[in-house]
Amino acid sequence: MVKQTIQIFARVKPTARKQQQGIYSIDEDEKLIPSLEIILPRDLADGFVNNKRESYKFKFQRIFDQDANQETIFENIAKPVAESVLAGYNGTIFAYGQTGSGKTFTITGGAERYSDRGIIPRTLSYIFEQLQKDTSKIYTTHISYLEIYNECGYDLLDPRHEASSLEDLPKVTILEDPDQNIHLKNLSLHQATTEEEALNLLFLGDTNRMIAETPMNQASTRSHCIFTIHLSSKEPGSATVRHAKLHLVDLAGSERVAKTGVGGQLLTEAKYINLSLHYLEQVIIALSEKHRSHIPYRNSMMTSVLRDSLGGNCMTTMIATLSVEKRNID
Ligand SMILES: Nc1ncnc2c1ncn2[C@@H]1O[C@H](COP(=O)(O)OP(=O)(O)OP(=O)(O)O)[C@@H](O)[C@H]1O
Repeated sequence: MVKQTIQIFARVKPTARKQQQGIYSIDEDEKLIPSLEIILPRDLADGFVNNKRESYKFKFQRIFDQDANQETIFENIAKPVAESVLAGYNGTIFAYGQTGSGKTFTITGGAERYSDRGIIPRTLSYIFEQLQKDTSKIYTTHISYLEIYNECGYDLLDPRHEASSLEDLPKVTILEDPDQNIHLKNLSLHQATTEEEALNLLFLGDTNRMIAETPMNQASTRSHCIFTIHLSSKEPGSATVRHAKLHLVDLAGSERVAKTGVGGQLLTEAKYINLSLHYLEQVIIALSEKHRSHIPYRNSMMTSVLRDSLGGNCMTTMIATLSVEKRNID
């Protein structure tokens, strides 16, 4: 099989049966490319009348239905990317979907049960396990955690975070060297020598993310968060250091602001989100088309930050999270 550098998966969030009845179906056997069909009845009970198409089909590499657990998601989606990072290639995993569809659950996990831990803790565990096994190289691991809110970057691991609000922190900015390599000013890198140290950094970043939130400013749904594992490896006695990065990205809610009554701050945020998701989409489309020489990375902060970790030799994986309920149908 040809190695695919961009893979799109779907994950359907568990929903009460009566909420979702007749809304979607999964066809696993369409020439080995599964598709998910969303059905829009002409007349829905809640007053929503559909005058257009009744069926929308979306194709995915693989579709994980409601019963897929966190272990299955890690094994099938994240582990191959982690393996490629261990082999020295950059990789990126995104969770994309509307608010409440399970992005954070998929990327970070749920707090209630150990078995609910998501892609980040499982990937850290796997990577540190592999590093311990491989005695042929000397490995160094660093962690960074970036939040992008209204096209501005903030360091979730900045020690001043606890005392300040998001807006008071120094902004993370992008610098480009003459070789067009990207550097991030004001984004701290923290060495982690064990899985536990790395998990503590994740916890610290998530806590800082919540501190910055108020009921009026529920930033988590309206910002993008990029947790990055930076891996350097060196053979003993060699001066050559090999670097690889794995970005685990929890995107802002993808809902469009078509609804009336949205204004002010909310509208500003929504415009930024829509725009940055639009630019990300453009980059992903450009990368998936063969023979495209120009990839429009420069349009947004996120695509600039991820420029060296999308396409080419890098594994890029997107998980579309779906909450299949009648009220989400549009
Ligand atoms: N696959 C799943 N299994 C069990 N519970 C889930 C699953 N996916 C999501 N949930 C639960 O649904 C709720 C919403 O999920 P989550 O916070 O991950 O959504 P989100 O897409 O990240 O939303 P936001 O954009 O607001 O951050 C949470 O309480 C979460 O625990």
